[in-house]
Amino acid sequence: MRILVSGGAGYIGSVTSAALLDAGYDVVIFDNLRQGHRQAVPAAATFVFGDLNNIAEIRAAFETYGPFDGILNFASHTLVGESMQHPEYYLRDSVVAGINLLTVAAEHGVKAFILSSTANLFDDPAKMPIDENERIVPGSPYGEMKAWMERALYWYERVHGIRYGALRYFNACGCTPTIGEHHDPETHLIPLILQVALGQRESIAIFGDDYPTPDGSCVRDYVHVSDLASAHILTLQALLNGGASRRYNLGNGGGFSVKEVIQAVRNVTGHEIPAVVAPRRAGDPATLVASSETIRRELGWEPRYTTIESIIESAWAWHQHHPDGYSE
Ligand SMILES: NC(=O)c1ccc[n+]([C@@H]2O[C@H](COP(=O)([O-])OP(=O)(O)OC[C@H]3O[C@@H](n4cnc5c(N)ncnc54)[C@H](O)[C@@H]3O)[C@@H](O)[C@H]2O)c1
Ligand SMILES: O=c1ccn([C@@H]2O[C@H](COP(=O)(O)OP(=O)(O)O[C@H]3O[C@H](CO)[C@H](O)[C@H](O)[C@H]3O)[C@@H](O)[C@H]2O)c(=O)[nH]1
Repeated sequence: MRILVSGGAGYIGSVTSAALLDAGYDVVIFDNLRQGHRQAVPAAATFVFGDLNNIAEIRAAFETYGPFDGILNFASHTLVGESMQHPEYYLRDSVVAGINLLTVAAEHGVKAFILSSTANLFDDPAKMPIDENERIVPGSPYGEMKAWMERALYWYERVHGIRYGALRYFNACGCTPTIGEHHDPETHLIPLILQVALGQRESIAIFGDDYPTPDGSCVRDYVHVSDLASAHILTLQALLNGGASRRYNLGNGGGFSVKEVIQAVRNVTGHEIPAVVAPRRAGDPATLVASSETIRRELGWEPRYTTIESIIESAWAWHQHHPDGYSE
């Protein structure tokens, strides 16, 4: 089976590509390297440099490297905070990119498509943890873009018969021994705290300590990137076996505040990690914790990294070996 992974040079896409190869799939990665890294592409994958915003480049990739049995789309703009400053990157560029890919998928009769969706669909949840019945209230233009893409999937299934999985990751984190997290600029909490432990940054900012949470800082559900990869493979197998389209919320089911994550990094690294309270970041809801009961029940998904310490240990191991990420 041959799978196209767009955004496969990025953080979650490269780890998932490696897992797909281990599971016996052929993998073709399509990425414009705006954020991804050529070094993160597994050696056994075929790499195609291209931009989803250029439909001719997608068509060329299908003609040269297809046919594809399935598509995993990780490629988009990815930052809640940035989307509050540049909504056009999200509501225009990433939507066009996603629709271009779906359009070419339909032209080639692809039957299985998995979208990287997000917890940012749920800005005003009625209950915690958040299950798939929760009302969709995007928290930012980023979340709105993912909501639109989920609606697009609905229509591409009705019109073209493409079955889909919409996987709403909560906070992806952790590293494998060979693939790590490196964004430029880095905005994610755990790699930023690890930069303090590495002596590359003096302190970590806590974005707001006046949220309605037990210690006042935001609470998130941190799920290991390898566990996200296994969720993709289970979902892909279900779709390729003729299973129905599905939407899953993916997290560990436990929330940790920013302050608790900082303390866990102190415990793992032995570094004091100075922290300073800073203003809230626009677009951040107070608490986001997933219920992943549906994928556990339907596909038997079981995260292997169940503690925040084990996740941070995996990230600390990679960052110690790659203090400059992929830049070295
Ligand atoms: N990191 C998280 O916690 C998280 C949480 C929820 C959802 N997501 C979603 O998961 C996906 C992957 O996230 P990530 O953290 O691995 O991001 P990432 O930036 O590391 O990876 C995205 C990849 O897509 C590529 N890309 C972007 N636009 C492209 C385009 N137009 N054409 C071709 N390639 C393009 C980038 O170069 C990069 O390699 C994203 O869609 C993101 O919105 C991430
Ligand atoms: O220096 C920092 C960086 C982050 N935070 C806080 O730490 C938490 C986690 O922030 P990240 O930037 O690591 O992750 P996000 O929750 O903003 O975003 C992640 O989850 C989102 C869904 O909620 C999106 O899907 C997005 O793509 C993905 O990166 C947030 O409360 C944020 O305010 C800080 O306090 N200080």
